[in-house]
Amino acid sequence: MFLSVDVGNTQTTLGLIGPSGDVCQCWRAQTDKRATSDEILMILTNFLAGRGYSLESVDAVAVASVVPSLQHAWNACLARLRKPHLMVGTLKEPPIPIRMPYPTQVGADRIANAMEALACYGAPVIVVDFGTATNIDVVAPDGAFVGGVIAPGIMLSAEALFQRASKLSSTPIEVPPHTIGSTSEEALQSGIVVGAAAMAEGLVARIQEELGAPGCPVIATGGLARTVDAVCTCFTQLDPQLTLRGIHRIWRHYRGEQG
Ligand SMILES: CC(C)(CO)[C@@H](O)C(=O)NCCC(=O)O
Ligand SMILES: [K+]
Repeated sequence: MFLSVDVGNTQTTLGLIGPSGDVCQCWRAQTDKRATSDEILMILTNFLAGRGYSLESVDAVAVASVVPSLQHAWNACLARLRKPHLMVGTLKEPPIPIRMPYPTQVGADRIANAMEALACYGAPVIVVDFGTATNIDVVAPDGAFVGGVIAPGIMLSAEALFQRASKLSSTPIEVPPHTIGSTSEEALQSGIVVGAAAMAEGLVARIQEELGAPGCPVIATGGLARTVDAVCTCFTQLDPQLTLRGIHRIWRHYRGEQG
């Protein structure tokens, strides 16, 4: 079994991937930006044990982290596991061509998204990832990752609004019955969920125009993709495991050179 780890700013997702390349088990943990390697190791051990696996069943591990403060703890944890491993964010050579002025700025999760989307759906392709940020990752017709969009995430912007507007309180992130909300809660759900869908539709249309690829595939991923997909017209595919599979694919890409 292979273990893919996506260390996001809010949550860390872990996926156990079998020989077929499919994610067969998936866990979510809060990302603790001050976690130690002992704590990370304990979480790994407990998660696996909870579903009848153990560290012995893991042959290799790859980690894509967008949280620099955890780089050291994860490196220490990987060293203690004594298994073949890879840190996606510290690669010298990117696994796909990156046509941007500062390729080392790009988040490891975005590289994994672009890599996996290209492999599964071909070029050009657009990924919309609803996480802490809502980011859009664009692969051009020639297969190069050319950039995209980074916007405030759904939860993040909703929480900021609840905090600053005294009369508004937290509401479940669900699709409202109408776009014209008739209660405060429905109006908020419209702004948050339908708003995210409309933003995705508008940005994707502009990106497709810039790419000269009006009908290209558009993949939705990330924790809130399913909710937005219910009211969004621009996605051709919902693929919640895209990032975890991409991390595995990057591993396979480098395996030859690693020996
Ligand atoms: C955009 C996020 C926060 C999405 O997780 C992450 O990929 C990140 O911190 N990226 C660095 C900036 C960039 O990708 O251009
Ligand atoms: K995540």
